[in-house]
Amino acid sequence: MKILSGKQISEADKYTIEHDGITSEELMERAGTLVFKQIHQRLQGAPIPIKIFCGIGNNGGDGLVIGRHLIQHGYDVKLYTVAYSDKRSEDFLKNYEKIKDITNDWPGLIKEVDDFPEISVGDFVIDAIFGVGLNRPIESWVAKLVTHINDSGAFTLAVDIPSGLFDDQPPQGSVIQANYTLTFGAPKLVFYLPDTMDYAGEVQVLDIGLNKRFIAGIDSRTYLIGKQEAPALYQPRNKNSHKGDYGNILIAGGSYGKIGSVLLSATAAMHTGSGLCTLYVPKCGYEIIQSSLPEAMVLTDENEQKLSDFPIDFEADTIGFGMGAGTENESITAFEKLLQNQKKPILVDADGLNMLSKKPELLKLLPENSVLTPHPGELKRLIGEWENDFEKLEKARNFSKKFNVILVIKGAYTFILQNEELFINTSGNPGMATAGSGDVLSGVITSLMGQNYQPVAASILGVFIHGLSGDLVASAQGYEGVTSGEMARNMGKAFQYLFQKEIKTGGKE
Ligand SMILES: NC(=O)C1=CN([C@@H]2O[C@H](COP(=O)(O)OP(=O)(O)OC[C@H]3O[C@@H](n4cnc5c(N)ncnc54)[C@H](O)[C@@H]3O)[C@@H](O)[C@H]2O)[C@@H](O)CC1
Ligand SMILES: Nc1ncnc2c1ncn2[C@@H]1O[C@H](COP(=O)(O)OP(=O)(O)O)[C@@H](O)[C@H]1O
Ligand SMILES: [K+]
Repeated sequence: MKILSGKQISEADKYTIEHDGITSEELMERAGTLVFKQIHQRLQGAPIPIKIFCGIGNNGGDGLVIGRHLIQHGYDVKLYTVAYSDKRSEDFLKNYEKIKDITNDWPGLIKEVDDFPEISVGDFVIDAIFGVGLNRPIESWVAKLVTHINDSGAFTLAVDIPSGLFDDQPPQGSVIQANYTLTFGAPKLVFYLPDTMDYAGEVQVLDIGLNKRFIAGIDSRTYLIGKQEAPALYQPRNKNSHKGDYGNILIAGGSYGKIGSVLLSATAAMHTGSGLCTLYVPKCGYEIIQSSLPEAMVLTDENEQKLSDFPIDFEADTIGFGMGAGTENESITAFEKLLQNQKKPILVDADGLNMLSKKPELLKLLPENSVLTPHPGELKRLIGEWENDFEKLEKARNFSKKFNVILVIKGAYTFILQNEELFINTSGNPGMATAGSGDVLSGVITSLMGQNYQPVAASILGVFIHGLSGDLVASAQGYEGVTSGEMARNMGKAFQYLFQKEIKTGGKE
């Protein structure tokens, strides 16, 4: 699904009104009704006090539509107008009039702090103060109202976007801390960035019937990857095939005390369908790997404890390098030797990335379309500090362009970035915040690259499947029970789940 900016959504809104024979009032009615239906489905008529805070623009208009339907269905609703100026949008006014027809209880007018209603922790708050029309930080008493709502501890549903959050820049003032966001037309980038994702809580996109052809034509290269998108990347296996068709990969890394990392990568690679998998490790890893993973082959370095050389005559389809390798000079020399002899894209993870940061001249040697999989700490070492997520994305994009590589920025939502394109993964869960989880991911992506997936497709599908495996393990054992070894061993099941409708993707889509 495309991620769109507020401006792009407004354009789609305008186009739909002009071409699809629908008025802006009808579109607002549709949007508000969809929100009402979601609430009604969950509350099932429960007598919970609902407090709706409506701004005076179209977001506020949505709030009035939602309120009207809730009142008509017998809910205990109190509407408030947050009158931050004397202007009112046209559709707000039309819906304000309609409230008169169904209740004598006019919306309460809030113009200053003294007008704030009490909000109990058991109330259900609907935030329809500002939508994507926000063009400056929320200030004065409206900012205090936002804090008042946040401090109440009441469950808060944001309409379209939590008030105070910009869709295309970091927040500056007060922002509604929502538990749930029902957003219109398309997801917005800020819902997935580490600095701002917590404001939105769980996000659901409502299809309000914006013109599909127009949306398809919008130039957005940012996509959300979920269960609709990922299966299309899968390459089915042929009946008429043999192990040579599914890649001969090399996983290189490990050091004394950290052989587990490459073992996890290789285990994941085998369960992702690799035809042949060889590990290249220091001598101390030999017995550990041979006895733990008999499916894999092992080549050993001369050095007992760390990599010091690289077997350049080994012909692998692709290489996954760096997990648990340490950053000793000898090991950097080994990496340099690899890079000088490798033309096809490789994957670099963990200490491989730290080696690139330690010796940046190696970056130029990376084969085109190689995949780098940093977590935020490794990314910082590669591209430098950033002030906010937007600056981070810009720096990462420049880095990807400069060195012709794909960046897989790991996190609660993992970002896969190549040039102007950005893919945001939605599978996975907090149980995956556990040692070795990243090693598993590097094995999965290396395996797919070895199976002839284009590096960017291998990264997108690999990250999604990796998260799916984490979701499968979590659904069986709870978040705390997730281990990376279990994730590696469940990769095959994750492929099966890719094509089943009821996949639970961490509830984040
Ligand atoms: N397809 C769509 O885009 C649809 C949009 N709708 C709703 O319309 C919303 C956008 O509505 P509007 O453009 O009227 O804007 P908002 O309702 O988000 O904001 C209202 C106005 O407040 C002013 N303002 C902005 N920042 C302020 C600040 N910090 N302090 C005081 N005033 C400020 C601006 O002049 C803005 O136009 C969407 O978020 C959505 O909820 C829906 O009604 C239906 C369809
Ligand atoms: N809260 C979370 N939700 C979803 N995925 C997560 C979460 N925390 C971590 N992950 C995933 O787990 C992996 C952790 O990788 P990394 O930090 O490299 O771990 P390690 O170095 O222990 O292998 C990444 O793929 C990341 O996306
Ligand atoms: K809002």
